[in-house]
Amino acid sequence: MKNTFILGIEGTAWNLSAAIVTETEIIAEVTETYKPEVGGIHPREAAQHHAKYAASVIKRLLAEAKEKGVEPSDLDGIAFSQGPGLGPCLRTIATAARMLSLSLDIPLIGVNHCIAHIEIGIWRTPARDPVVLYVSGANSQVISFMEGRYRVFGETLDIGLGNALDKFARRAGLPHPGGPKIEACAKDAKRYIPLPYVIKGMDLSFSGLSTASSEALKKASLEDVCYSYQETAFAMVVEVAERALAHTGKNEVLLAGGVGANTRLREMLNEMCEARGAKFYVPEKRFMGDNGTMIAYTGLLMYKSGNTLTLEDSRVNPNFRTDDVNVTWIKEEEMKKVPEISPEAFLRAPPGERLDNGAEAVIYLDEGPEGKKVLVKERVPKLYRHKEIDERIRRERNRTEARLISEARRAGVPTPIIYDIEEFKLKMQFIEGVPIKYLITPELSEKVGELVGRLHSSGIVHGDLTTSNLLLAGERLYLIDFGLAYFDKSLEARGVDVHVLFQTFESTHRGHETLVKAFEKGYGSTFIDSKDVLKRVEEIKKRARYA
Ligand SMILES: C[C@@H](O)[C@H](NC(=O)OP(=O)(O)OC[C@H]1O[C@@H](n2cnc3c(N)ncnc32)[C@H](O)[C@@H]1O)C(=O)O
Ligand SMILES: Nc1ncnc2c1ncn2[C@@H]1O[C@H](COP(=O)(O)OP(=O)(O)OP(=O)(O)O)[C@@H](O)[C@H]1O
Ligand SMILES: [Fe+2]
Repeated sequence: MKNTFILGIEGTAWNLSAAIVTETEIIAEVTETYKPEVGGIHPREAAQHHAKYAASVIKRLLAEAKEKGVEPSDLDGIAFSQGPGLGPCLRTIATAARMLSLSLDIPLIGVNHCIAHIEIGIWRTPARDPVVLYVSGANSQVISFMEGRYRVFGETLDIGLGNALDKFARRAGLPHPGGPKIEACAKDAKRYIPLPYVIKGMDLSFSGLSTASSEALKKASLEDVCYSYQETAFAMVVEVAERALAHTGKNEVLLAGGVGANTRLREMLNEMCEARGAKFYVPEKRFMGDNGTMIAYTGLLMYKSGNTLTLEDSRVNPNFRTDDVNVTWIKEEEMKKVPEISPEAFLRAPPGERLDNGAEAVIYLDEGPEGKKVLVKERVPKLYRHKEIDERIRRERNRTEARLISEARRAGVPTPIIYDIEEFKLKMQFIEGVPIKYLITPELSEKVGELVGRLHSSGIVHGDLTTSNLLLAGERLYLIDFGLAYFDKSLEARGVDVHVLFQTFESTHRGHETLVKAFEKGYGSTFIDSKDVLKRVEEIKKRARYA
């Protein structure tokens, strides 16, 4: 069988890079990097850079390919980064791609840049069906494949981790790109400085951390702040990856994106995976940041599954989302089936046996007074994160959970009764129920809406609304896991709460639109400000991350 040859062009931001690949081989790759003289990336300057070098990069690429016996006439398609990325940069490389496609009379292939970061990792490592932690300049997402799409389980609510690092570095007087410089500085640190740690369900936020870090520079050494920034930010993304593992039941983690070059981040992910018995994969360093090979290779997968573009459809999309892409090249039946835990298994567990390996805690049953079953939730140490962060988080969340689980019950939301509180351990009523992720229906979703409406009316935000954290026992729906809950009556906090839930609907449940509609109905029936919050949810969803 003849090999397929695809030429791919990357140029979404700072790196102009083109490559030619086959199914099994990288024929050639040529790169020209834009380096801003001052400050960060200027979109128009970067685009001018790409325009200036596009022709010479392609010429050099074709010359290198020729040396290996590959002629332009051997090419089967031209792939390019169609988005997401900086508009002016995207348009420049799309023009180059169109010209090549027209002159060689071969199809155009529009590649989603984020998915290319994933596919190159799957190509270059033994990972097959991983949870992907994609952390780059503009993006920070936790992604996994399900039913024809790469689903986003969680993502940054403000800026990407790389951009956050770069911005902080600039304020600290370090040159662009800041990520590697922060990593180097952190090595000489003497101590950890406490910084804000913010996650919402599987979503992340880096703005509070960045502001606090810049403030901290006034009182502490650059080395100490860099170190503390890394320890905090990386603990957040690793925790979110662990939550996605727990939620999906998958057992591989793949690291992708430019920030993935960081040694400390790799070490932490590796430790997390080891502790859970999951496999950790990361491709060679040259494939972590933006590169032409990942575009060519993803283009090849798309080409072979008939996924090419007409000229009219080749317009770039600066906000192209990972979950917008119909993944034509993965056959569902070839994916490893995630073992489904039977709903009954939750009810049959004997005392002492571990019920669940949640992301945060181990859960087991114990004998309570009068032979009653009592559930113990023990927040065990996470060795991947700094001891100070680890203890602070576990202590705070344990305390928060005990307090707010009871507050919520007073507001009319069924929750387990707390029997006993230790520093890192709670004993509570065992709800003989099943997480609704196994049985969600529109009727149930409406009930969830009613319950969340009551919670929000009382001023409480849950902070981790997923279908794993709602249990159905008989007719009754219980809300559990209040470790991330807090009091907040703002539209934003409530909006993010609902957004997190909708994201679980979309990433893990079929027919999510119906579930959303049903939720909205229930939510409106118990919460007077529901309309405003739902409007905010729309806004949060649409928030452009490439401004
Ligand atoms: C849309 C596209 O243009 C964008 N690309 C991008 O952000 O470039 P990428 O090569 O994946 O990542 C660059 C980021 O990766 C960070 N970075 C590189 N080496 C690092 C290191 N050792 N430690 C921490 N961050 C590092 C840089 O500081 C920079 O913020 C993206 O993938 O979001
Ligand atoms: N009171 C309870 N009664 C019955 N089952 C429970 C109870 N509390 C927890 N569980 C079971 O244990 C699982 C994990 O609990 P929980 O969500 O509190 O832990 P976690 O470590 O915070 O999980 P994660 O962070 O992954 O959401 C729940 O999904 C549920 O199946
Ligand atoms: Fe990238």
